[in-house]
Amino acid sequence: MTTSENLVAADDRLATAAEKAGVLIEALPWLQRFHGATVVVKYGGNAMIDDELKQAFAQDMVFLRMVGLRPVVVHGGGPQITAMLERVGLVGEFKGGLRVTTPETMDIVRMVLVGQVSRELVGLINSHGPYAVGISGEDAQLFIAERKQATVDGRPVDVGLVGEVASVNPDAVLDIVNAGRIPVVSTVAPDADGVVHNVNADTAAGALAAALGAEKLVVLTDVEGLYANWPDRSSLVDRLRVDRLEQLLPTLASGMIPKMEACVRAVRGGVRSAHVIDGRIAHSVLLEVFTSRGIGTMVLPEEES
Ligand SMILES: Nc1ncnc2c1ncn2[C@@H]1O[C@H](COP(=O)(O)OP(=O)(O)O)[C@@H](O)[C@H]1O
Ligand SMILES: CC(=O)N[C@@H](CCC(=O)OP(=O)(O)O)C(=O)O
Repeated sequence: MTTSENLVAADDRLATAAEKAGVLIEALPWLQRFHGATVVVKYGGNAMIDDELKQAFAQDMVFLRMVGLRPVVVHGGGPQITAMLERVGLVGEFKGGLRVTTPETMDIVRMVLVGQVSRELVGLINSHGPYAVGISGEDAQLFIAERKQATVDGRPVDVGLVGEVASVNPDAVLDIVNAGRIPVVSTVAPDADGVVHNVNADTAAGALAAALGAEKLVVLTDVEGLYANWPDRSSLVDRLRVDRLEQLLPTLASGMIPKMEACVRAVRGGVRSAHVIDGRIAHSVLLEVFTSRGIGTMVLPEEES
């Protein structure tokens, strides 16, 4: 290498170092602000299909933990449940964003969420150290479910063993978090009579975030965020207040209904912000938490008058 080539290479290294330092330093105010904060992250089935994305998600959870936040993961698994139902010759049907759940379907839901999806996520996180502990709504009375109906065209429709979260006892989750570990929550839950119900993972995440007094609820999905005028891609909502979101709820369709209801429940329950973000982007959680612009749709409390 000539002297001038050496100088150019050194300049390139300096520029790269400055860029990296810039990225790290942009995170400083957020690291300060969120130190010790609980962040509930809902990892959805549709953002969970790609192996690289799954690994990036596991890294993000460990990263949050290592920089002093308290991440709590609530996982979905809709597509994985549908795939297993097909394998055993059953059909998956949704009404108003909720799975029609017969007792037979319920067995598959429980098996896939607790025995397959949770195990995989726990394993991915634990490839970085002894952090993740799987827990379901059946453990230590974490959730008590209450039978829920779906809403289709403004009317209530029976969808079988589907549960709303009637109550949350977050003690077992807190035990795990206080031990420095990362709870990975599966959303099956008994009702008051012990009958296990299928709880939508968004619904459970919203209820848990409120019960934990979380700083943030972050919901990963397979679109950029909430579109005010779905499917018009130019109508992505950057941020909105919870009262405005409540007005929009009756106009929403399919999977966005439980997601946005969860954001309402969390924010109305005291969570400072709820976010729906694009889980198809690797490390989307880090981008949301540690960058100034954030990503996706942010739901904020009502403006104080
Ligand atoms: N207003 C809307 N904004 C964005 N997505 C919407 C809207 N209405 C319906 N959707 C649908 O909701 C889907 C996300 O919900 P869902 O499939 O249940 O996701 P996940 O598996 O991530 O929980 C999107 O892929 C989109 O098809
Ligand atoms: C009642 C209901 O719809 N339960 C969901 C539970 C899993 C889930 O919520 O998964 P995603 O987050 O991947 O959609 C289901 O059976 O698919």
